Amino acid sequence: MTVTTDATTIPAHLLDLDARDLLAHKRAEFLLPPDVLYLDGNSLGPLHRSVPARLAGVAEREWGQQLIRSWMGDADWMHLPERVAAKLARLIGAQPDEVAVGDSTTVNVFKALAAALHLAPQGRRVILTDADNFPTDLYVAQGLNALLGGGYELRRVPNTEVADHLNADVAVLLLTEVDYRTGRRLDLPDLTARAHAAGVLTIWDLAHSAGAFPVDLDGAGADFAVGCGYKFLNGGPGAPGYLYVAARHLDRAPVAISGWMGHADVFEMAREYSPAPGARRFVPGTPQVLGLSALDSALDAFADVEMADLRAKSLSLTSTFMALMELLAARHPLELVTPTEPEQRGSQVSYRHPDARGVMARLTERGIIGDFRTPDILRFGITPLYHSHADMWRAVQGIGAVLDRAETPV
Ligand SMILES: Cc1ncc(COP(=O)(O)O)c(C=O)c1O
Ligand SMILES: Nc1ccccc1C(=O)C[C@H](N)C(=O)O
Repeated sequence: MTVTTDATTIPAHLLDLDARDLLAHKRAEFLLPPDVLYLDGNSLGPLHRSVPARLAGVAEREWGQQLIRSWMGDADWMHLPERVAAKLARLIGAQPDEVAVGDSTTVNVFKALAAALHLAPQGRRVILTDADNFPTDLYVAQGLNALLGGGYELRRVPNTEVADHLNADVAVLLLTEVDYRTGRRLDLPDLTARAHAAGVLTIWDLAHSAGAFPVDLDGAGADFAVGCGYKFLNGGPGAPGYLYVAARHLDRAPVAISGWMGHADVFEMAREYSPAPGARRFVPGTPQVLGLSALDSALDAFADVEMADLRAKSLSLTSTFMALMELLAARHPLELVTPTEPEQRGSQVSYRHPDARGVMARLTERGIIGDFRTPDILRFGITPLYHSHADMWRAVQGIGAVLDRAETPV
């Protein structure tokens, strides 16, 4: 497979944009196989080059030599969740003690929803969500409702109509900011304000937001949020997820999984639960040290990055990609499903194609790795930390070659 294109064929204006790219130096920080054009960082971010040495150090020194002493002492594994939370907080517009890092996103949806339902005004029985929300968010709501006796209704509406369904029946609004299929980005501040005006609490799933563009949870007055560590944050396969709880809710939000590691004094081994200060109370069990260490290291990629620059580059890349793909759409059955309005999209571009599954399989064979999503979506994740405008050109050349071949009668 080859994804290389003769540099002279890349349009000059794209090379010019790359020459002025403020983030161009970040690419070298990632291990990106030379024969692959990776457009799937929204499923699994690539390896940040700092991670292997960090993991080796944790394994050989902290675990191998220091053994149990690493829970305290220099390694201080006990407070690793807080250290990672501090790095993550900046990316999502939170205070460090509003963020609990650990567990999967799925488990964090459970914790957030359990807390939000408890805090919601009495008598409200509707959990309002996007009909096409990511399955785990829907399933957790179904499961928690069953656990609570089935008295809630999970009301699923198209994400463009959510605002019309905010009323006095609704307890909680559970939304993913960027739709994993279409890449549509909802207006988080506006929907949060509308929800609050209707007395509704909000839970935002930031799986496809954090690390892709700036998020300002505190600024929006959000209530709860969750997200994944392994997508745009590049924390590695199965990296810990996170939970955000607004400071104003921390002392009233019930801790559904009240574990010993979220206790105010872990080694006192008290018989009664007493929550730790801040969001640490939502880290119920032993922190996942290996995964947290990889995420901690990977998050350093953002240390010298202005999130506004990241967003500007992401939009430039996605616009470029869409414009180049338009030429292909003229001769192939590709239907753009990602909004063209910049503020309405995240950092991915998706198309419907009648044979999306087959097309993505052939692209992957060529080393152009994106995602197929049911029923007919070709999804391309675009990451401003390591993509260039030239990559957009190469990707579209490759996609064109695959589509042309598939549709040329032999
Ligand atoms: C919006 C969204 N929420 C949640 C998840 C996954 O959660 P978990 O890490 O628990 O598998 C994903 C992707 O896997 C996702 O896209
Ligand atoms: N965690 C995974 C494990 C295996 C394969 C994909 C995933 C994803 O994360 C999919 C992603 N949430 C998506 O938006 O499609």
